Amino acid sequence: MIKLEGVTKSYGGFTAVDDVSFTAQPGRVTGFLGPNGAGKSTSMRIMVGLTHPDRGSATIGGHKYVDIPNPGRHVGVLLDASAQHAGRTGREVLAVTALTMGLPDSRVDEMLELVGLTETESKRRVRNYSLGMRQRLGIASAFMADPSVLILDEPANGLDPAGIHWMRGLLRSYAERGGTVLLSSHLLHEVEMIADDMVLIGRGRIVAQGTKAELLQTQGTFVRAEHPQKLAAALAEAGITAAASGDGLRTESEPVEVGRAAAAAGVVLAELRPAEGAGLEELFLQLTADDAREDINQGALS
Ligand SMILES: Nc1ncnc2c1ncn2[C@@H]1O[C@H](COP(=O)(O)OP(=O)(O)OP(=O)(O)O)[C@@H](O)[C@H]1O
Repeated sequence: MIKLEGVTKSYGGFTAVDDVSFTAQPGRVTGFLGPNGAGKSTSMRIMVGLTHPDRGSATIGGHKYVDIPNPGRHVGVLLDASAQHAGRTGREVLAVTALTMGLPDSRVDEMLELVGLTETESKRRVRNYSLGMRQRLGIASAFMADPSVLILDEPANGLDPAGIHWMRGLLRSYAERGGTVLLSSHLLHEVEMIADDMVLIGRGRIVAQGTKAELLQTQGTFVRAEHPQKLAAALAEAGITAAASGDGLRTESEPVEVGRAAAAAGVVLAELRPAEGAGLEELFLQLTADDAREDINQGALS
């Protein structure tokens, strides 16, 4: 189990990670989701002792990473796939990893097979690898010692749809054997496809967390009308609060109440349905939009 409690980290006056608490449970894939710059990598670096938090603690199986003897045998880590030694071949990178962990060289071939790197590819230098191949190599290193915990920063980056499908199967069967997986991503749909549990972070703070089923459950109603303004007026008249959502409106009320309000005002509806998962999607879009706006503002000032 990975556990973060009140983890906070500032750089100068800027708080990159702000009072972050969550757990990643054994037997489950936990998706750590947030826009660029939200604080995912910093949190993960704190988990593996590469960055010291100003406050709070991060433990793996009850211990700080730095206190675990030979941590690579218990915790598989992929933080930056492009940080691998570019001058070495893929096979050499894995051979060094095996040696460092005190594992037999036979593990190298097993891992190459696990991640689908061919014999020929394994003899090419890493500088000539595509990003997807580097990710596969990084995943091979992380799995090398058959650890009980995996911490993977954006492991799907650079993988094509077939690669993402493959990784999903790999992580799922690993979790089914009791492993703990924490993976980060800045793409909601990627996390939806892979994770059981989700932790959503924006500007260093946790904004939502729970099981995927809880977070994506049907919430309220999506409604679209021939004349949007008449619909908005009809809902307001019925005391139903609504917010713009795409080309329609989203409310916390049930579809039948929304339909009744529209019918009472003679408004013709083009669409009326449960707003499945829209809450999370909108929350995430809002986080992304806020950050994008901030970047633009900063760009304008600099
Ligand atoms: N060493 C550092 N010095 C100063 N600021 C830093 C440092 N490391 C991270 N930051 C800042 O902290 C914030 C969070 O960065 P972090 O890399 O953790 O985000 P992220 O969620 O992993 O984003 P991405 O998806 O872009 O990798 C960013 O604004 C980043 O610029």
